[in-house]
Amino acid sequence: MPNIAVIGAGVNGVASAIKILEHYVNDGKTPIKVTIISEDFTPNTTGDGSAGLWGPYLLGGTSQAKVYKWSKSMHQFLEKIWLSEDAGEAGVCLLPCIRLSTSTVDTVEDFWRDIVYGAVDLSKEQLAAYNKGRSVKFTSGLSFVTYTSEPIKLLPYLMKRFTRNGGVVVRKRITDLDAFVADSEYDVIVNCSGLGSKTLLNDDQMYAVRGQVSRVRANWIFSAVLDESDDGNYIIPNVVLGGTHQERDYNTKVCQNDRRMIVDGCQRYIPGLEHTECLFDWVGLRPGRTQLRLEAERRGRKLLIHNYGHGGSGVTLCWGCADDVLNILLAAKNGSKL
Ligand SMILES: Cc1cc2nc3c(=O)[nH]c(=O)nc-3n(C[C@H](O)[C@H](O)[C@H](O)COP(=O)(O)OP(=O)(O)OC[C@H]3O[C@@H](n4cnc5c(N)ncnc54)[C@H](O)[C@@H]3O)c2cc1C
Ligand SMILES: O=C(O)C(=O)CO
Repeated sequence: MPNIAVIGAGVNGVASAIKILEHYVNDGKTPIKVTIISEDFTPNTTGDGSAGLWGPYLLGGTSQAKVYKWSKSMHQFLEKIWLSEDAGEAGVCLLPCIRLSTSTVDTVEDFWRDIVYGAVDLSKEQLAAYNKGRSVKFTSGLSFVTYTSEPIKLLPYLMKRFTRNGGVVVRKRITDLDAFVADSEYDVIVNCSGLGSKTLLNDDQMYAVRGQVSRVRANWIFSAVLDESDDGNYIIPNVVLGGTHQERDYNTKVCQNDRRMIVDGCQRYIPGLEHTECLFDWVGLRPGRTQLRLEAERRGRKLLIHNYGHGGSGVTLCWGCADDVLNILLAAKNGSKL
């Protein structure tokens, strides 16, 4: 019966660990052993400062078909939690959302419009309202209803589910992945180290996408607005004002110029934000990559599964990517390679 380790306790590591623990049935008798090994845990992972809005974002060249599959699985998972008694604890909220685009090539990235509820294109008049005073005009907008699942609540909820089902947790930094795979007691290692994979694997396709946000007290805002253009701002209950996405910028300190851009930019959409109290500013380094890496490699008789590079969509994709981590594991088992 395989002994499985998941490196990383961000949304992707925890989702993958839960999927395996709950769905990898060995002989049906002996419970499987799954261990999350991580240097940091919530509230110190990349997702913890984000609003956790559902929506594919900053995914490089990752195939749309895969993003559709993975993000749909997460939307269905959030719907299940929303309709359960756990929504409050898990930080899941259903809210209206408007996404705006200045692209002259295509409309809002809406290959996923049938996943969300009630997607409708904004009319010319509605777009005009958002274009008032703008030099670069929005060319399209999509209005729909979707979920937020704030990792600062989702992660503790999922970690509790993991440990309650017998999952093991070890706080440790892996410095040499090859040695860890070769010498550790684990038969399967799932690498969900996010940006950590850049050093762990010397992966030069990985790069930080710096994100700074400001969190304000505005309990009268119940809907999200996102400007998808390059220096686009967003307002996401409750309430995160965004937001920068500076590629290859590893500065984790709050920058006052960025703060100005964020606050002034968001006030253009909702002028009432001028009267809100700023609670704190936060910076996170998104695990950017030319494309998300979800694949396996054999290391002798062991299996190493990679699941990292989720850019600005780790919360949106984590449950669907965990499905494929499990599928890889089951295929290896059925091929009796484990
Ligand atoms: C400002 C901002 C806003 C965002 N908003 C959203 C949003 O609304 N919706 C959305 O879907 N996404 C959003 N994101 C993106 C999302 O936060 C990330 O894609 C996601 O958190 C990545 O999760 P992960 O588990 O892959 O990596 P991480 O959360 O980075 O976790 C990696 C884990 O691996 C561990 N680790 C790394 N290296 C090692 C090592 N060598 N040894 C042991 N452990 C190691 C770390 O300690 C950590 O626990 C946002 C990001 C930012 C910065
Ligand atoms: O800032 C990000 O990465 C987002 O996904 C905002 O929704």
